[in-house]
Amino acid sequence: MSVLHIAEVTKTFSGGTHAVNSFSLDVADGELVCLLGPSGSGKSTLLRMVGGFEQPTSGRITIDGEDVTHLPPERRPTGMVFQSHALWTHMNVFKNLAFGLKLRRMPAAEIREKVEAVLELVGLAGYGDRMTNQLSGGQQQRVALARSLVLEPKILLLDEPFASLDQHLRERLREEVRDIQQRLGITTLFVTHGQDEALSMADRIVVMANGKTEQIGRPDVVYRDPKTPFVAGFIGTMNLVEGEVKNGHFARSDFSFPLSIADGPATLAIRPEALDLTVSETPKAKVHRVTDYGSHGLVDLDLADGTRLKSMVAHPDLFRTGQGVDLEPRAVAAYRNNQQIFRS
Ligand SMILES: Nc1ncnc2c1ncn2[C@@H]1O[C@H](COP(=O)(O)OP(=O)(O)OP(=O)(O)O)[C@@H](O)[C@H]1O
Repeated sequence: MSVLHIAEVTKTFSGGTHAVNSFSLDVADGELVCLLGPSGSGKSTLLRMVGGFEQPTSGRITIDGEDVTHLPPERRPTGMVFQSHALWTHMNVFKNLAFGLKLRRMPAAEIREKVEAVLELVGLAGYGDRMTNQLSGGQQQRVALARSLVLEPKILLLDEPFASLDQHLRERLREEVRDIQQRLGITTLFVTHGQDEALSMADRIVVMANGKTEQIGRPDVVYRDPKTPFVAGFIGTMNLVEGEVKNGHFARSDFSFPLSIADGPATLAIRPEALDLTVSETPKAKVHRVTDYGSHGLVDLDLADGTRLKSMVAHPDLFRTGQGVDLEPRAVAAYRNNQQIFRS
């Protein structure tokens, strides 16, 4: 059942920026949906409208059937965690968490019980007396999450909550937050421009560009079957090759490939792991660089016209810079006029 319903929401800022453009989305109970897109695609503005920190120019937002479009943040059943933790530095951790519950006039004993339970949940049991500026960045972000969770919102809104943390910590917190979200079964909308974050955490991903949805789907589906060249280029590493189809063959420079679609221009999308290389006497490309990652290798190669492609190889030691190679795509998608028209 859908808990959050966003219907044709548009946000135009004064000055004319169309940050969000007739955007619609339904989020099911307990689902974690990631809004993924490049900087400026409207993700934060959309999230802020769900949280009540920004007013839509038009459209409607309902939560559990109630129209919240024009309600202030404090009257919405949402909890938002921002990129910067925005904790109260003059209060200790306990008081940061207890504050919202006190406003609700909850009895002290109940507040203590709830705060301690949430601190335990985010891995900070026993940290109640610490001042927030005596905590590491990761711990501060856990407190920010706990401060939202303790109010038991129906919907958790996370705006790039790990952006300021280092890679290692980010990966750990990602797993922890996903784990907590699933244990609580809390409906969550998560903004990120990191595809790894989206692919590893989300039940569904909404890929956004220019304030609009490019594609919505399960992470594996969006990765395997991008519906537009934008999504193909944005999620994971992808070779996007512009070329011409003639008599059942796609061609770009010396690289040609049988493709049974109508004649005309086309963009081919080939994952590096789906592009096989062989050393050849009649090469179609030249090896530019070989990178050995231990578990696999990545070969950068150039077509005669300078188009750069990437191929993932199991044995990087077989290739070296300057070598001529032949290419064999195992799986491709083809796009024309921004639409997918072929997939193998
Ligand atoms: N308060 C504002 N006034 C005017 N324009 C704004 C305002 N907030 C955002 N914008 C513009 O709206 C567009 C969308 O911004 P938004 O922050 O939602 O994008 P984003 O996808 O979250 O980007 P990022 O990943 O960089 O945070 C941008 O062009 C931005 O400059």
